[in-house]
Amino acid sequence: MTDHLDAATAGQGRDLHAFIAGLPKAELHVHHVGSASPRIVSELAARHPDSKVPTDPEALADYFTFTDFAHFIELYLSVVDLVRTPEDVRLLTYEVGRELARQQVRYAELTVTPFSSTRRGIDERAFMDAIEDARKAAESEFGTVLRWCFDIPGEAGLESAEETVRLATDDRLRPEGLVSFGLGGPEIGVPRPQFKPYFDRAIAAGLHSVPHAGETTGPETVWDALDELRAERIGHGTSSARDPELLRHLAERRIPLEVCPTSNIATRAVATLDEHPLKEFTRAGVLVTINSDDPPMFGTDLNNEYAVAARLLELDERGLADLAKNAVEASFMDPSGKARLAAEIDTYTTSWLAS
Ligand SMILES: O=C(O)c1cccc(C(=O)CC[C@H]2O[C@@H](n3cnc4c(=O)[nH]cnc43)[C@H](O)[C@@H]2O)c1
Ligand SMILES: [Zn+2]
Repeated sequence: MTDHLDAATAGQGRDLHAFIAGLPKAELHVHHVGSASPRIVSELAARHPDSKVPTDPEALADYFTFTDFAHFIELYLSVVDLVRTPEDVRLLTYEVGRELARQQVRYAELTVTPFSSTRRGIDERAFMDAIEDARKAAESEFGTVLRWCFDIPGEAGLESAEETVRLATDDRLRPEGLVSFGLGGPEIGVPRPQFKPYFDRAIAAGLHSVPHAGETTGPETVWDALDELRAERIGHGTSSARDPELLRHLAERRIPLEVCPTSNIATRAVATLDEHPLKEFTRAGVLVTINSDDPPMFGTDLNNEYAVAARLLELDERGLADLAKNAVEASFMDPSGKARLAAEIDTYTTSWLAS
């Protein structure tokens, strides 16, 4: 982890970090390409010397220093440009599964942007086969269950929405692991309501609605995501803290927020961790889940995000276990999978506290 993150969790006992490292977890907001490890990014960059992405893993931390959200998206797309073949897709996905397993993540919903790959010339059938092949390998070799959220890259326009919903709902293409439908990219200048017809089709096909909203714009975007896109969870939702009525609504309807604290600092959506509204969410009774978003790009991982949350919310082991169980509750796992993972979290915590 980078120095600013060490500082973010300084003062916490080594024991709390060890507890988090072993805690069984679910992750609900983590992007596919945004999870490429420095090793994979540099390997892909070396294969494609026309790219400006550094080939030296050490140089990547500097490369991934963002001036604002738009700069983040620009650099994110430079990594998307490196993923050019179905084998690149398979390797990337398999390695993401390995990294999640290392952190004791038992279940993850990974946000995948198929439009970005198909428009770059990857065959749609080969793309689906690559992610599914990696999903099955990750489950059988590492024990981590992966599920997909296909997201519209909103700034790419309605053409990308049409393509994404087609890929998500065509029975000949739709991958077995697909559970939800999302909307990512910049929010400024990309109003959410225009995507309603595409979300309607995805929902009619049995997918859950999980758009990003309120990451870089105000609470009105979160309302739009709820009212127009029928959001069941909100990606980030940071600006909800500015609207007490919205907080009440989220709490009453138990609509979870997928909070990604370090991401919000790295993209400068929030100025400092101490100004992050996580505590306001919990005080208002909102169901919060903790996530890493694009971990290597933000110099973080899910374990570090739990450590950051423990500091901001002043949590002990039991509080952290409750946070992990929030993600289980908010997930799209079936009831028996939820019960199993919640029980595993309880067993781990009880035996940790007894030792
Ligand atoms: O792929 C393209 O050609 C393309 C063209 C125009 C615009 C876009 C995008 O806007 C892609 C955005 C991309 O960013 C992903 N992402 C990762 N982390 C975040 C986040 O914290 N907030 C919003 N979006 C994020 C998202 O999944 C999109 O795929 C692409
Ligand atoms: Zn995101």
